[in-house]
Amino acid sequence: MNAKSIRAAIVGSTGYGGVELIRLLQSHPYVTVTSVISSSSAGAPIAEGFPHLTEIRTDLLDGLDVELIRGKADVVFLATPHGVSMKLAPQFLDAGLKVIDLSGDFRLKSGEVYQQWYKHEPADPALVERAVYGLSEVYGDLVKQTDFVSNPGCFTTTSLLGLYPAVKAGWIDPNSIIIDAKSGVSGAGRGLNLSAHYSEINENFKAYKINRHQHTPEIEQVLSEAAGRPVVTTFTTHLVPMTRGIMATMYATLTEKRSDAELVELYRQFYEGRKFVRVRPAGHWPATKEVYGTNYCDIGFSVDERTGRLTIVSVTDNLVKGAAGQAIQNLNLLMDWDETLGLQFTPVYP
Ligand SMILES: NC(=O)C1=CN([C@@H]2O[C@H](COP(=O)(O)OP(=O)(O)OC[C@H]3O[C@@H](n4cnc5c(N)ncnc54)[C@H](OP(=O)(O)O)[C@@H]3O)[C@@H](O)[C@H]2O)C=CC1
Ligand SMILES: CC(=O)N[C@@H](CCC(=O)OP(=O)(O)O)C(=O)O
Repeated sequence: MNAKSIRAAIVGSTGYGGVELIRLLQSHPYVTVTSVISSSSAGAPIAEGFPHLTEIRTDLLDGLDVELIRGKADVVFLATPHGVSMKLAPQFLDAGLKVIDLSGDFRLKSGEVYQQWYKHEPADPALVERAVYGLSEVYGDLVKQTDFVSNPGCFTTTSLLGLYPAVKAGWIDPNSIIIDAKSGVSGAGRGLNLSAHYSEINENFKAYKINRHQHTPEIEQVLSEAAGRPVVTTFTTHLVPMTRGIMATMYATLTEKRSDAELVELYRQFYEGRKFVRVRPAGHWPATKEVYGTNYCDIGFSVDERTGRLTIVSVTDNLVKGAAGQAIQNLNLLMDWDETLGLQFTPVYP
């Protein structure tokens, strides 16, 4: 290995996050995917289940064998469910690999809070402490110094990128924030479940996990750090009949009178030099299609002078900036490469 060449393994390769990692990493100049791993289909060609990968991958899926992977890879992406990642991450770290985990297992610093929201025993506290929370535009400097990244949730990324600068600057009352978020169905993963059935979601629009979504404490953890005091939020998620995309529409009370133009300026300064956050001009709000298939997060604002409230609209592609794309962005940061490597796509439109 040299600084411009790294071998990557992907665990959970037959899930949406894993398959998206395979797609995106094809365009990465310094990364070679040397192992795609499946706990359920080892020995089968990946193109058997995913014919769109026929030209890309002719090899067979590896089994979940840490010793085997240790000989083949330098970094491992865990695109595995919560509860699974907490068992795998220590094995790969002990084997000397860098680990980027896409699950919720290492995001919450309090085991008690994890237990409360995920209804599952928390991971080893020492490992949770060691993991760097990879919201790239906010904690990129910490990501550069670690070998273990905990990638943020998709709703969380979309919401936090839209809220963080205003909370940090004290321009909005953090305890007044309401987040109204919508996701495409791929956010629920590839596994079968009733709410993803065609006739359940087609021409339908539903709220779910109201006041109990597992991304609530993750959002609050980061906003509390930004505000310098405990913050609680109201966070509501909805499922919409589309495949990819998240929109978070957020409302908060301004601490003093501000204009749209001031907000745009604050956010442009905060994200200066960070190519994946695109702040819209005043009066322009983003749509999910405008980031489709890319690592962009697009943000727009509207100050309501009548109510003294600010509305923020933030959009991402849940599988890219919300998962695989941000994971690769974090690998770029961790390797001290340009953070945009392998991620320079124009959105698919229409
Ligand atoms: N979908 C999204 O938009 C986002 C997902 N995430 C998180 O990323 C992770 C992956 O999500 P996603 O790809 O959508 O999920 P999927 O359900 O689509 O895929 C998860 C994969 O994990 C593997 N897996 C399941 N159980 C085990 C196990 N016991 N041991 C090893 N591997 C196992 C399976 O692959 P195989 O059978 O081949 O081993 C499965 O295909 C999850 O933690 C999710 O919460 C985060 C942000 C956004
Ligand atoms: C549409 C849908 O069901 N989305 C999932 C979020 C998936 C995800 O990002 O999960 P973790 O961040 O917790 O790993 C949900 O709302 O639970």
